[in-house]
Amino acid sequence: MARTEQNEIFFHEASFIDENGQPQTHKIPVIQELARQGIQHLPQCFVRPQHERPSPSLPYEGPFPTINMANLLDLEEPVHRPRELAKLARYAEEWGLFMLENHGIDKEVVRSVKDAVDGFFSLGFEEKKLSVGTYRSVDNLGYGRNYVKSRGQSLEWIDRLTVRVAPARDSEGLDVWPRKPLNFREVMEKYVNEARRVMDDILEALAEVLGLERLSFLKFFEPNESVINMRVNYYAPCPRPDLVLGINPHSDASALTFSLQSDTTTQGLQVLKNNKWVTVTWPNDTLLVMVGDLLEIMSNGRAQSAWHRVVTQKDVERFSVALFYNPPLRAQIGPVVGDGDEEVRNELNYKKVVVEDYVQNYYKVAPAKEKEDFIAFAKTNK
Ligand SMILES: O=C(O)CCC(=O)C(=O)O
Ligand SMILES: [Fe+2]
Repeated sequence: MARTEQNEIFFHEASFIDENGQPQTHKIPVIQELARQGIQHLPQCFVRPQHERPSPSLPYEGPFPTINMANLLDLEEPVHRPRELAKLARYAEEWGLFMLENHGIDKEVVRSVKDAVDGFFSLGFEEKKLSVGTYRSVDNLGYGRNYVKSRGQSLEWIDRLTVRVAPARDSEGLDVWPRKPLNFREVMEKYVNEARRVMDDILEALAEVLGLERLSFLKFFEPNESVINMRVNYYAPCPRPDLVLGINPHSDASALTFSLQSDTTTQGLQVLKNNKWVTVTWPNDTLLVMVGDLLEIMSNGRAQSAWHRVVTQKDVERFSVALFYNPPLRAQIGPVVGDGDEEVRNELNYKKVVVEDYVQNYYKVAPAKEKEDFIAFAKTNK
């Protein structure tokens, strides 16, 4: 390990297969440690070429898309429901994401998730490594950093912790759950159970408002087999936010993504809307729901996955906890067509794909320049 005069530099080790099929290991600075050491100069490996740098983004003029979950579920006195359903369809199609208020997840549960993440990231680097295994599979599980593909690419200003929460058996025998703080796993599993319930409700409501049978999307999500990966994205304060990205532009290879962020007053996530990057604002007690590529496919494009990226801040640390909800890896998914909708059946924009094949192709393609680079894998040739 290299040493500077006063400070030790810590690295994540990222493995990848190079263009010649050779396994390579790349050492990548741990950004949290760079920030702890108070670096003033951004290491060159993080500097983006001019055209990739984040130009200032505008807060959205007008109310940011928000769904009131209590209204959406208002089955007893369904006065607000039709309006909320209409909003759901519109946001899913026009934005691919929305904030969720009155989501029904207890504030204490959300608080405990943030505390557990704080607890883990307040450990020293070596302690974190001892507390959880590093990435050991193509799933990128464990504590480490974002997927890296070549030595030359601009690095994202991020450290990460990824755990497959469901199905629980997939993580058995793998060293992926942090042992510190002690309640980390318990807290996350409780939150994920609640989040799954909310996501299932959204999938049902979306099918309903699109005129499909209520379980049209949910039927792909066999409860004991469907997958939820939890990814904690940690962005340390960055000396030059104007030159870097926290995460490259991308859509998620999930059906739905469900996120919280450390502190609702911080910003970082941006979504492309009408060809402009718009900053996602995060009112108190709200959570975020994003349409991923797989739901775009299932809905034949009536829900559109969000093309998004993350920018960093100078003096502010931020983290997000993203849950990626997917059908079982071996499941075949495809566009759902309503009974009697023969016209649509003959006009499908997407084809059937096996979830695992879609995800594998996604990682092969990443980092993508534009959304089409990912989703083309599931498009029909029309
Ligand atoms: O940090 C965020 O808010 C977004 C993270 C994200 O896009 C991801 O984990 O896929
Ligand atoms: Fe994402």
